[in-house]
Amino acid sequence: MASVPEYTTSSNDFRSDTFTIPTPEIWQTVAEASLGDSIYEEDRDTSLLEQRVAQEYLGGKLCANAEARGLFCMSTTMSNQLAIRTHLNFAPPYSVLCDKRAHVYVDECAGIAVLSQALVIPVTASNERFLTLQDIKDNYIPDDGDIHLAPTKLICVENTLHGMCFPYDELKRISDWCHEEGIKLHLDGARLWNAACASSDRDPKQYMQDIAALVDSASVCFSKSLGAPIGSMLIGNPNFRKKARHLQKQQGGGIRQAGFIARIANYCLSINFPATVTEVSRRTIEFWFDLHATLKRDYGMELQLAHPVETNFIFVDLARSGINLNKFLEIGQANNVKLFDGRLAFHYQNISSVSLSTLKRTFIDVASYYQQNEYTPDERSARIY
Ligand SMILES: Cc1ncc(COP(=O)(O)O)c(C=O)c1O
Ligand SMILES: C[C@@H](O)[C@H](N)C(=O)O
Repeated sequence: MASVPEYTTSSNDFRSDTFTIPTPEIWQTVAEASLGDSIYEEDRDTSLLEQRVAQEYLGGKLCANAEARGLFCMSTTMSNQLAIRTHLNFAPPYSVLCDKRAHVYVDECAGIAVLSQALVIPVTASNERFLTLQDIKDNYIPDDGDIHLAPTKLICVENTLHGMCFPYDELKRISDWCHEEGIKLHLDGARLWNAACASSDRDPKQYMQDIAALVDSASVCFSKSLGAPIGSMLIGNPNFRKKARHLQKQQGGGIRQAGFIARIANYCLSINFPATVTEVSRRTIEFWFDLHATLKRDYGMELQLAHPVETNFIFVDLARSGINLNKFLEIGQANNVKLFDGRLAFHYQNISSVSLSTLKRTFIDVASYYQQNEYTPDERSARIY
């Protein structure tokens, strides 16, 4: 794993894995970047990255043995919304079903409703971890000719979702059912890299290829755990890519000399996957168990989780842990630790021993505070996690 020098603005930032900053080595890669206009598909680095991700990482195949092709996008919000619009390239009414915590539903500015004019069916995962086929069957809208309804034509799954991996076997069941029902399946794989590295008993690339073979399209992101400043890849079959590229241009998402962005993304992919991504998850899990044990043993505070810790996120349920959000943020600030709330995001620039000990210090200060003070509930509601 690359040595992680201290960074001034990201080494203490646990708000998200999107807060990494470009390193000097990243900037050095730009010098050799190609300079073609990628709107005319003339940029070498962009085309190479599109081919590399589709072929080397996703195995060149999507479900039903469809050829996988890549379309380089500015963000995963864009690649997700392009996928949804491309799949729904016929007249509404129709609906899109997803987990109620999904990024496409919670964090993409109602794009599904606004850009695709679709009804969204946000579903609560009955196991609180991932949507099961039964959850989907219990909530989707069948295309049975009833003129009151908006039939479900697309299902969006997310892997990882809040750091939790989507089990392959369940996704296989969902995929098989979708294709029997004539429903498309999109994967928001912004952190598919993390899911691929979550288990030591499988090859990460093979895992990604196996997942890709279950879906009709996928987004994978370079600006999360891979540490690139910009970029996402939308994967679909050739006709899908052609339509998505048309819609991308319409949305102003066509990129002229994209070579330097693509080259940086390619560089980050090469140096951070799989070893760095794997190590970040290992240190995240190790940190959680040490923190939980320390607070319980030395301060009588038993932290509660909102979700299991499987990759690079720890979701502390502050309320159930008896921690007021504002007090938590106040003590974090006093330790110069950047936090949003109980969600702790780990990345390759905040997992040094210095960074982790500062975060642990923050929690120890919180536990010490509550040895002297009563817990007071928060006024504002917590974010949907
Ligand atoms: C699961 C997931 N999908 C998509 C996105 C959107 O990515 P971007 O910030 O590049 O639009 C994010 C956020 O970073 C995310 O966490
Ligand atoms: C907020 C959201 O867009 C971002 N993907 C994050 O996880 O921080």
